[in-house]
Amino acid sequence: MSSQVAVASLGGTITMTGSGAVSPTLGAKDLVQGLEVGEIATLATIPGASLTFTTLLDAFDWADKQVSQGAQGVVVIQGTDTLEETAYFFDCLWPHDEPIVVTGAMRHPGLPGADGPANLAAAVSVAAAQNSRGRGALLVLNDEIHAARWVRKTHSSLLNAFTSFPGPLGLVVEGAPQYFHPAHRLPALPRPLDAPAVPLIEATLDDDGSVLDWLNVKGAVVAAAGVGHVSTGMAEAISRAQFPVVVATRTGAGTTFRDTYGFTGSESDLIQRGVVMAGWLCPRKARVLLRLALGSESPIEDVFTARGGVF
Ligand SMILES: NC(=O)C[C@H](N)C(=O)O
Repeated sequence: MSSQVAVASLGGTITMTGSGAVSPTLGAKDLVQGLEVGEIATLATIPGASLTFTTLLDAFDWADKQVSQGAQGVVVIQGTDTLEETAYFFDCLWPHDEPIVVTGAMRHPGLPGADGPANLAAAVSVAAAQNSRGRGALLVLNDEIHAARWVRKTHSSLLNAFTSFPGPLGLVVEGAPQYFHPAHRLPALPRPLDAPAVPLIEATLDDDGSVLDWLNVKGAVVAAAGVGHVSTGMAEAISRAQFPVVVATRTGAGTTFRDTYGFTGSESDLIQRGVVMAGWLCPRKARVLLRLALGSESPIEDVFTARGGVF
């Protein structure tokens, strides 16, 4: 039992060594050297793109146990490619006031200016800080602290690859977090026993939506244009779909609307066809939430109404 910050690693660039084709080899113990932390675990050594909900549920259980046994916070290290989704996954399920902080690196340890050590030190300082409590899951990279529900990876290689539409929640300044907004979080969703996989489909120009007819799934997210618009063909395919369809905006920021436009394929037309609007959630976070909602007893509409707005 430790009252310090617990650290788990799942892999990612921060753990990747080797010349030529680098791949995950370092474990959590290698990474935390020089940092004051409590329990340490290497739960996986895989790239972010190969993480699964099963691995994340195991990581959630490990983190949950550490806090229940007295840890003051948890840091989860992983690949940045899917960090925005993992952060939101933890945010939806995390029941504690103690923070769970995800981090990673854009440059692997063999590169000049590797950012892993600084990101990890910053993440540990955020996880340990009293003013981080009650904020759910946080993403720390490049000395920025992002809220899980807003943050997205918006650049493939730069050190400042992560951005939030309204801006970061705070910054790590001289090793200590400072926040621009008071703490706020939503009640946790129940931990699902099963969270069925659902596809994310982007509506594009000259897109008849027929891909929806090929699916045998429990639900789907459509990344629609603008405030929630698809073609006439896709609107008709949505009506034919035998599964729930969640509509998010593909624009990268902003919310879906409810009733400004009335044309076929508009947001109000889609709502009449039975879709659930994702609101401010980007398509990837909407997909995480739909999977978790399908694994809960609550109606999907209620889950999205509770989590898709601003507060
Ligand atoms: N920067 C990174 O971490 C990318 C890496 N390939 C990953 O595991 O997601």
